[in-house]
Amino acid sequence: MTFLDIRGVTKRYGVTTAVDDVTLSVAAGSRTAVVGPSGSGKTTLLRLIGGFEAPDSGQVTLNGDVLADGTAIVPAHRRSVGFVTQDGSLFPHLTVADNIGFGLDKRSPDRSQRILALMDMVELDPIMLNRRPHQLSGGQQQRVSLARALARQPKLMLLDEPFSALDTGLRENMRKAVAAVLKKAGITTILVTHDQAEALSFADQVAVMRQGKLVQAGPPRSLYLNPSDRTTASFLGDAILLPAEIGNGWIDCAFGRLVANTADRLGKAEIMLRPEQLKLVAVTEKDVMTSPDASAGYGKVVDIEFGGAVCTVMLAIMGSHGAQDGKPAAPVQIKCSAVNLPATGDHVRIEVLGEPHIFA
Ligand SMILES: Nc1ncnc2c1ncn2[C@@H]1O[C@H](COP(=O)(O)OP(=O)(O)OP(=O)(O)O)[C@@H](O)[C@H]1O
Repeated sequence: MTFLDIRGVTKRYGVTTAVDDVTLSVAAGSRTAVVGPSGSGKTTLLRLIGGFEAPDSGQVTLNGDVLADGTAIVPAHRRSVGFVTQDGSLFPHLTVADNIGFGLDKRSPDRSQRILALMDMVELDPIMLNRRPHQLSGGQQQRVSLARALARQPKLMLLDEPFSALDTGLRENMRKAVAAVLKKAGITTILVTHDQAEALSFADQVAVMRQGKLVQAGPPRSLYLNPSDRTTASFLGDAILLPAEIGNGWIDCAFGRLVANTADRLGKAEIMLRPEQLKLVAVTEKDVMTSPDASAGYGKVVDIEFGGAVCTVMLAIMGSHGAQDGKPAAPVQIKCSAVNLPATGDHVRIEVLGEPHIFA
């Protein structure tokens, strides 16, 4: 069921269209990640949802309540929406307890209990109750910020790059912890990030923005494997893009003839494979020359860049597969693990797992 409905929302700043006719539905209790390069309009979209900006046109509806209809908006403090930013935006002169309890009624008899329960929820040790923000680590500050946002019992939580100031290990832990807290509380969440791995692992729905427009939205797996265009493909992870000839049930490309559900696509097209779909099998040069399997793809390793977990192999394609206009296929760069890494000069057979994605 749609909980948050964004319809044709546009926001301009002078000549810049920061958000351009964006339409997006968010299901109740789900997690959406908005990704895109710097300046693509992610934060502006979040601020429009939060009520910190008014759209020039379009509607924002939350749980059936119209929050924005063109420039007429319900102000931020009257929306049941929590907001956590990159720096946490804590009040530096207030203690952890007062930061968390900021939105709670000061006269409420269970105020202290509520603050302790919120600290427990975000796994903050109660000994930090009377500390001030500068006496906390970055991760602890983000937990306080999250607890403060949760204190208002929001229906919707907006997270604007909340993990980006944290170092890699802590960042991953915080992401998991925050996702778990919000899931347990059943709070619909929108996360803005420019980290595609973070988006893919955090969300049920990923929305990709570019130049103010929403270019694609869907479950992480389908966006990763079936991106709408090559820019999105490369943005969401390493992508191998190849020219191909499509036939009925097969695809001819530099990696040989692949069996695939080509539906009604025929003729020339561009295809995409993820590096983990490829397996390089060691063969001899003689194997390549005498192979009875004309559909197999072969390559010769011309360069290796060792990178530990992720190594780069440059392959010269052998045979006529992937030839374009009489020219042999261009060398292909493949990312693979250090296990069974071939050496420069080795010959390999290229095996493809799963199906390639064919761009429309
Ligand atoms: N208050 C403002 N006044 C003028 N222009 C603005 C304002 N806020 C944003 N913009 C412009 O709108 C565009 C979108 O900005 P926005 O901050 O939404 O992008 P973003 O995707 O969140 O970028 P980043 O990842 O760098 O934070 C940019 O061109 C930005 O310069």
